[in-house]
Amino acid sequence: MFLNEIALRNYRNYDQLELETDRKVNLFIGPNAQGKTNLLESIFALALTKSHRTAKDRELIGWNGKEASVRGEVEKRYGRVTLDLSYSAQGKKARINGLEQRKLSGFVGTLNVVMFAPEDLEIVKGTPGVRRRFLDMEIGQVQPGYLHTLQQYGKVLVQRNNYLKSAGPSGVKPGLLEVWDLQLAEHGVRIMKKRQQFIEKLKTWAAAIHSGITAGSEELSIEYRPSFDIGEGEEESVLFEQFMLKLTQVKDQEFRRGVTLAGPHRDDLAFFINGKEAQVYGSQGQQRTTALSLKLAELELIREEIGEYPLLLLDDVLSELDQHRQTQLIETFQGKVQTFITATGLESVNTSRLSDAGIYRVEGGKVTP
Ligand SMILES: Nc1ncnc2c1ncn2[C@@H]1O[C@H](COP(=O)(O)OP(=O)(O)OP(=O)(O)O)[C@@H](O)[C@H]1O
Repeated sequence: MFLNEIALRNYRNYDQLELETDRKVNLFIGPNAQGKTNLLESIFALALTKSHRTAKDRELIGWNGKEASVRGEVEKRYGRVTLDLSYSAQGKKARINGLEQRKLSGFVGTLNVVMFAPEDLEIVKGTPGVRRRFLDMEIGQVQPGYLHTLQQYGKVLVQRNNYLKSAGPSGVKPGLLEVWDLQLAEHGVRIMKKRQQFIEKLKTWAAAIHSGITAGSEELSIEYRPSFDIGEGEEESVLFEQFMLKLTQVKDQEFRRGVTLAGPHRDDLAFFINGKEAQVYGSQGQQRTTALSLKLAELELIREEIGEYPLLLLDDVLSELDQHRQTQLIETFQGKVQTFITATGLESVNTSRLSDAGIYRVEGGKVTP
């Protein structure tokens, strides 16, 4: 798919912008704090109705106005659609071809994007919570029902934790806990199953891409680490029994500590480069390449799901990769995926491989070719 044009009004530091994009690569160059990330963020918002870096929509509204808007024309396999998104103190409104969408879920997924930003290094280096959020965002983008299950699970988890806390270390009224156990396991196994299936596909693509970017010198493998052992390819009913058994085993400890100790809220992922754990032994460059391989794998997973490539948004990442990795990265997506790249200067980008890219200068919320 392609984003043919994008228009911003009072979005962050853009008073007004109308930009026709290149169908291959768009390179946005400019000093710090000029609006490069803001522009990529607006494209991300057009896909997911929210920013990749803040949960507070009001931050997207330019300081000089009351409403921000993002409009884009998207060309998909089946035709063109116009997407409109506006943010104000009253909330956000989303329109497809001028028709207001009562539910944002009807809007999300019309445009698909994969964003890679410097903070994504945390997927490898950071806490398990960052990795779970990565999984959830990525699975949610292609399987809308997943986020609903996740919400249901979250609600049960809060209630179960409240119950454990109120019961105290001696575990009074344990009978009631079983009600929460059944619900926790029911939603929990669905999440774990989806994550397991997603990681299976992700690891195959990510390994191939990582090998490409590193010219075969690094072998990347990924391991799903759930909070208790589950077999590969087990039926949900079997996982459910395993979940219930685990809850019985940790029950005393849960009453003592007042929290739920088993379930997908304690899942993790581990990455290995040539057999060594990347979180522990990887260099900064290896960790960055690992995170990048995951994101590029996501391009393929989305294509498998929806039949066309999403957009690729690369925020300030090229300069962090050596020339060889940059070249390989560019070759992986060039010609297949419409890409938007930001950098502070052309000298940090290997432009020899980007001969027909659209190159723009970004300064003070203005974009000029
Ligand atoms: N709501 C807002 N209204 C107006 N300006 C804003 C708003 N939010 C952020 N800005 C301004 O946007 C600028 C930051 O833009 P952005 O994050 O896109 O920088 P950048 O060009 O990507 O820079 P870097 O190379 O440092 O990453 C800052 O000057 C900031 O003050």
